[in-house]
Amino acid sequence: MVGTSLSQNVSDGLRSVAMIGVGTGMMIYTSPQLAAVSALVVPAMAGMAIVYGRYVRRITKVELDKYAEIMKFAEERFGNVKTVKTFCREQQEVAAFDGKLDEALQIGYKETRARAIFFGLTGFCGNFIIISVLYYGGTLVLQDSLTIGALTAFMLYAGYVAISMNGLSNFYSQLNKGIGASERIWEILDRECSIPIDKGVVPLDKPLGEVGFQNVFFSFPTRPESAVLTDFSLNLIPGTTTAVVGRSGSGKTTIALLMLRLYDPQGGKVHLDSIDLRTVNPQWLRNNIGAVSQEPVLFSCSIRENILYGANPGETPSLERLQQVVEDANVSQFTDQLPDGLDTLVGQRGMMLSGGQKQRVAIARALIKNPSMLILDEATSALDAVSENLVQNALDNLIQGRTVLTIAHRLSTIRNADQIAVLSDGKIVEQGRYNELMGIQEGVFRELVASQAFGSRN
Ligand SMILES: Nc1ncnc2c1ncn2[C@@H]1O[C@H](COP(=O)(O)OP(=O)(O)OP(=O)(O)O)[C@@H](O)[C@H]1O
Repeated sequence: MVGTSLSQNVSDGLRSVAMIGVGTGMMIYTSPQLAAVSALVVPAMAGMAIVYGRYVRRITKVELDKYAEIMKFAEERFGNVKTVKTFCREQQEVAAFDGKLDEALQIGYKETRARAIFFGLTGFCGNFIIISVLYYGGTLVLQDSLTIGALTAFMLYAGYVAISMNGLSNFYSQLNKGIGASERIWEILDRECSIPIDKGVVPLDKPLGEVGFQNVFFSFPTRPESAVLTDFSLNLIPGTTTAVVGRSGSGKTTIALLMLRLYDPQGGKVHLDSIDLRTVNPQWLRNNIGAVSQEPVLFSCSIRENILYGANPGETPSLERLQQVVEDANVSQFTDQLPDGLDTLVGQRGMMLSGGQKQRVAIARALIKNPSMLILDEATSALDAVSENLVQNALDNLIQGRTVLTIAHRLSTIRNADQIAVLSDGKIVEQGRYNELMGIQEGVFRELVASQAFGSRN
């Protein structure tokens, strides 16, 4: 459809150019003086076309940006409709959406106004030429410098040229709208991915899982001025569990993001089995890490499909493996009660499951590929006491033999960790086993445990 209208526009434009060329040639041939009079209007029209073309390109970009903003707004509000209802914000949201639509409408009006002025002026120029030619041609006829037949023929050619000019203006307008719209697309296409997914070394063997952060400096690209990690160093020993604790916003999740190579640090380095992560193929790396995030996101499909989503691309886990993972993550405990079992649909973003059920599905999804490294970012945070115990027991078994990075607030989840690293001001300030850290008088960990925010959740 787009291709058809594009080719039609282009062929209309080319036809108009050809007709203008032929018509102008015939006008010059019939009466060079009258052709010279007609040409007087060309600079004015060219000037208008340039100004209008620039304006249309700019306003089309603004218009498309506004549409994108409206779509984003609608998607976010519809996606979080429960929150909107909980806060009784329906009317405000409708009003805000109306406001945005109105802004888009105003931009549309501006574009239409510019189009009307441009087409009005080009039409005026065309009529002005016809009147000028009639007047000057009439004078030439009276002076016997031109025959009535030649004037009539000239008028006919001028008419063809005027019609073609109108067609060309239309094409020009569409062309500039297209250029304005495509500028956005080129901008997006030209953006280079800072961490290309399919580049870098792919080691032949499965990683041992020795992860090291060496004097890492990191700030998010959107906030380069506020450093999250400053001179951060930590070693994750293969087959052991390291828990990172710290105040909210201290950068615990950021460590997981660096380990997954979703970002590269600005200073220092992160390495896996002595290989700098900057040189490693991100896809290979992520295929070897299972991750359960703070707020698990499920897709709108069945529980089974959500769990299998965690398998490495191109691999289909066996039914036994799936059943094993479902048992280990305690997913079967609630799917057995559901009429469709594992084939139960979870709804958009998993909204038809409870927080704890979603978390267990997310744990099963992380484990299905049998990764050698696990990142558990508050993996048990959404579970009630009973499910937390069940899942924690399952996790205790599943973490055997894997390098685990646990980001936790709850003492119950880190008491058995092989080492606990306390993050403060972007670096590790204390490190050791639970009892060792509790033994440090006025230590940060002790303070964290004692503090209400930390202690109250145990
Ligand atoms: N995508 C992002 N862009 C910019 N800043 C970010 C981004 N993500 C996190 N931050 C900021 O980085 C800092 C560290 O965030 P992080 O999520 O690592 O903290 P955290 O210790 O895991 O917190 P919590 O325990 O509350 O989950 C915070 O100040 C946060 O506001």
